Amino acid sequence: MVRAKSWTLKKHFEGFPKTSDLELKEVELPKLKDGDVLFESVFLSVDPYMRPYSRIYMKEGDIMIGSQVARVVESKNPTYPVGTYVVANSGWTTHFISDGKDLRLLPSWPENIPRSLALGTIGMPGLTAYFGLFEICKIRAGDTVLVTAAAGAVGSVVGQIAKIGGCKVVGCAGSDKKVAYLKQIGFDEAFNYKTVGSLEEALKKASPDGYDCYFDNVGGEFSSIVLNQMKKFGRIAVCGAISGYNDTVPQKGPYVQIPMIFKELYMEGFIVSRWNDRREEALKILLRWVVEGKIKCEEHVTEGFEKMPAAFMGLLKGENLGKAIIKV
Ligand SMILES: NC(=O)C1=CN([C@@H]2O[C@H](COP(=O)(O)OP(=O)(O)OC[C@H]3O[C@@H](n4cnc5c(N)ncnc54)[C@H](OP(=O)(O)O)[C@@H]3O)[C@@H](O)[C@H]2O)C=CC1
Ligand SMILES: CCCCC/C=C\CC(=O)/C=C/C=C/C=C/[C@@H](O)CCCC(=O)O
Repeated sequence: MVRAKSWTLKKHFEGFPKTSDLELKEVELPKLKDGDVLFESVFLSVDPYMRPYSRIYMKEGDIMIGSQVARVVESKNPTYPVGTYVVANSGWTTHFISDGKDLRLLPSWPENIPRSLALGTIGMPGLTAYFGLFEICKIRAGDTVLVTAAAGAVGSVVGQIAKIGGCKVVGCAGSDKKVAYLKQIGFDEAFNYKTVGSLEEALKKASPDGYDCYFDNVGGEFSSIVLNQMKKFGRIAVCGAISGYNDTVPQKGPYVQIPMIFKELYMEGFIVSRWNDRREEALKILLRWVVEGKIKCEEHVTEGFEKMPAAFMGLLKGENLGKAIIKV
């Protein structure tokens, strides 16, 4: 018999998540029926969306939403023999039983590439960067692209894909260590938004002519300031608004209309799942870029399933450089 440990939402988050909002539970899993597969989670992901989505899609007592790279440990389903790796959406849990639906088999995976990247650069965050840049920002060689939360899972891939596409890339991040990392992976300009005296001046210094594209991961006041630094007909991909996910009272303006009209900007929000039908095609390209060394991947790995709440809170505080991953 296998006992599964799971982190459940004891109480909906109010403001910044607290350890006491989550509860670790243990249950004995039943025997497998025909068609069933028993998985153990090998790597789990913590992502910013879990904060707003928990309020919308979960009730108290549910297992926290999330995805993992998992390995088959017992199988009564010929599609998933023992040892097979998949990406699943089974939440914060060490073990789970699946009937084989809604799983994504890892494609042939090179020996030297960590499987955890299927939760990062070669997974949902990488796809977010890819589709946001090509489908919303519609990048062209010679564009100047600005990205926020630039040293994180999505932002670091945004910058590197934009460089592959022949763009000039400017990144903002919340520590000097992150800024040094951005320069190391090829960003043309990078600055620490927490320590520059004036965001407006820092943006102007990094690109005196302004920005063709803005890949917005943070929203809020920062993005209001960016709007005025866009070039005429600039394109803005509204990907995330992490600066407001823990707010109990929604942030107020300045509002977007005046710079949008004056600069004739294009701004579109998106959720990565819009392009699910092109997922495999894009993952192949991302995997190829990683294998060729055109995209470098950094991971912020927390060891131990018990530490998952701390890893989640750390992500929301900006402790991660690269993709935040939990190794069970
Ligand atoms: N639309 C979509 O389909 C998707 C959207 N997203 C969004 O993309 C964004 C980045 O996600 P992801 O790459 O996974 O996460 P990251 O790996 O970038 O981690 C989050 C980072 O956000 C930064 N941050 C935290 N609080 C603030 C704040 N108040 N102001 C500015 N920055 C802050 C921190 O970096 P720093 O130290 O630089 O502050 C932190 O490291 C999120 O907004 C997320 O919701 C992600 C996936 C899909
Ligand atoms: C109510 C406010 C909502 C604000 C926007 C919040 C979040 C944006 C965001 O971060 C969205 C992320 C969506 C992620 C979806 C993930 C799942 O499909 C799981 C993917 C797992 C996988 O296949 O790798």
